[in-house]
Amino acid sequence: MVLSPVLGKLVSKRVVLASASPRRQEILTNVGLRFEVVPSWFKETLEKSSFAAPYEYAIETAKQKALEVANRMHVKHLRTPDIVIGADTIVTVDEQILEKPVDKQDAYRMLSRLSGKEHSVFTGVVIIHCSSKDNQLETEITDFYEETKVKFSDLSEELLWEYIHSGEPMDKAGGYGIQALGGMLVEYVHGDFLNVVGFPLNHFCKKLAELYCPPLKHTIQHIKHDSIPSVDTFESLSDGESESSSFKEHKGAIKLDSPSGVICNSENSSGVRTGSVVPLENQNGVSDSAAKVPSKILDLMDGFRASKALFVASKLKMFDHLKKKSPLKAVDIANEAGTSVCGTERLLDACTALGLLEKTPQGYSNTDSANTYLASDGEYSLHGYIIHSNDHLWPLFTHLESAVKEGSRQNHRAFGKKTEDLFNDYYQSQEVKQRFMAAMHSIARLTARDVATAFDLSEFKTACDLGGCTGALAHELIQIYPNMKVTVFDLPEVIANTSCFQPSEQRVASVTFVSGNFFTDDLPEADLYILSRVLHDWPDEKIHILLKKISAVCRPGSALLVAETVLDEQKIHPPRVVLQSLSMTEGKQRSGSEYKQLLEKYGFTNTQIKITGNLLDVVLCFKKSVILACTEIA
Ligand SMILES: Cc1cn([C@@H]2O[C@H](COP(=O)(O)OP(=O)(O)OP(=O)(O)O)[C@@H](O)[C@H]2O)c(=O)[nH]c1=O
Repeated sequence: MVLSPVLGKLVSKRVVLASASPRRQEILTNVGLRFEVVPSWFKETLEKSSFAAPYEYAIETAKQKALEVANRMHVKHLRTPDIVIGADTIVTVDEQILEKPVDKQDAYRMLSRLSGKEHSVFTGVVIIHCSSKDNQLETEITDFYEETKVKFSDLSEELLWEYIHSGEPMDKAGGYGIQALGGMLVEYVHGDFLNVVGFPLNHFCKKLAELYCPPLKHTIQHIKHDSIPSVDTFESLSDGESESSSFKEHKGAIKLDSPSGVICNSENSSGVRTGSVVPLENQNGVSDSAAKVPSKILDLMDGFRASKALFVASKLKMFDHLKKKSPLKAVDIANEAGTSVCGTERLLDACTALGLLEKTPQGYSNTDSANTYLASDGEYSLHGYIIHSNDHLWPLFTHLESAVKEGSRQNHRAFGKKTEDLFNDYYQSQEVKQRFMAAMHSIARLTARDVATAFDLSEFKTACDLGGCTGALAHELIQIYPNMKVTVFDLPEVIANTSCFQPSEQRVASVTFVSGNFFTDDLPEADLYILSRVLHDWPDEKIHILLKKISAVCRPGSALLVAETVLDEQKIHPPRVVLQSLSMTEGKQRSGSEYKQLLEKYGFTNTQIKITGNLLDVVLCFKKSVILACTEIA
């Protein structure tokens, strides 16, 4: 969930951050933005003297970085992003622009120049909206910059060199990192701290607000914000309960006539009520309510309500009704769904509060995201996965306490069945089987493009997707690599039910479905084997059997592509996947180095990992050549 509804506007878009800077990635990740990282290849070599002001140089560099990525993705990867974000940070002192030092001497020159003085840090940012018309890339560019003033203390030679030897200055503009050791050098900062770190988040959100949510005049009259824009788009998403509205957070000063905390409601031009909270003051007259709002904890506390509201609205096909016809009143939807009017109205309001629907005096309508992801026929429908989450995962999670106490999956408590019996159920009940396959199909459709293009796979003429289910990834592969033939290998019960998931107008002949059990049957021949969302599900013994078999059939030079979410080395990110582990399958989620180690054990080398920013990351490795293997044994 993104805290700001403004950032929420980007949730359904393919957003690309054209930057290798880990700081920028972290700043945007921390606010819940989902994006893919594609570092720019643009060399920062623009002629500085040709710019009238330093910020113009920063903006132009940011623009060139982002345009290079937008073009490359459009032309080379055949993937036009919706939005590309680029940034460039520079430090200016005595009218000189300082970028990243090239070596330690250069860092010394920069830092000794900054010693004892105030300097400016400028970050230029561009937001490029991309579209493809007649195969041509079209762009709309928005840019801005932010300046922050920073003053350094007098730095002794000793401190300076100690800092340089720490290695920190090398990848940072001006040769310092204010967020880490470099913070020790700083006497004061005037302006946005994150701008110095590399990304002016506040200004960025304001720009998005301008782009996506133009200010509503009525609301502005009542509120004056210092550092947060004067629109109602920065209120944290509340759960709609009356007491929770007092937790709506407004950073910055809010000046109102009333001296104590009050909630002001106003009607904006579209008749939507907007509430804004004036912080209560403490005894010293200092506003401290913002500091006390545990928004994150409140979100976690209430998360289950939001999930269940989504599940029920999906199960009752409300998004489907609204996709067919809108706006609709609660009573019309209740009639269609066979539900109570008052219950339906509450559910629709909850979905509106969650940003899934829009509400006007004429009735409710789907948002674009709801049409795309929630309607069961949406282009990237998650309907199947949502129903699976409701019917299968929700009951399991209600027994989480027992799962933690006993260290085992709770199928017996949740469904009255042992894991093996439940597993067999999938292949006995047609309805459960179809639902499970629809769930897998949803995720595969949503991730297929990123999995297929994470690496250039054009050298492989044949691929075999082991456990490839409905063939969603296979179809994406043949779209991108027209010369590739893909075999989807899965259990007979699965293969027998794939027909309803097939695209109508594709070169179906390039995809072949073969039934079999990858633990016991011979694997089809291929140059590239694919295991997408397979490894995390199985215990080590089973993985051993599978990887040994794949390794045995792989010719030297053949490759294995694993699509899974790759955890960070601490195994706490991304939280979605860490939480998935709580369902206690016998398998486990792995970090990049764990995948590398595992694959090496079975003779796969040259492991490359691509974090896609989508739900699945991609690991590509190659079967060791025979000569290499002999040398190593020798
Ligand atoms: C002053 C300061 C800068 N930085 C980093 O300096 C790099 C600037 O270089 P850039 O050219 O704008 O970006 P990059 O790192 O080369 O990435 P890219 O966007 O791919 O060009 C960015 O990393 C910033 O975080 C800090 O981490 N802390 C600080 O206090």
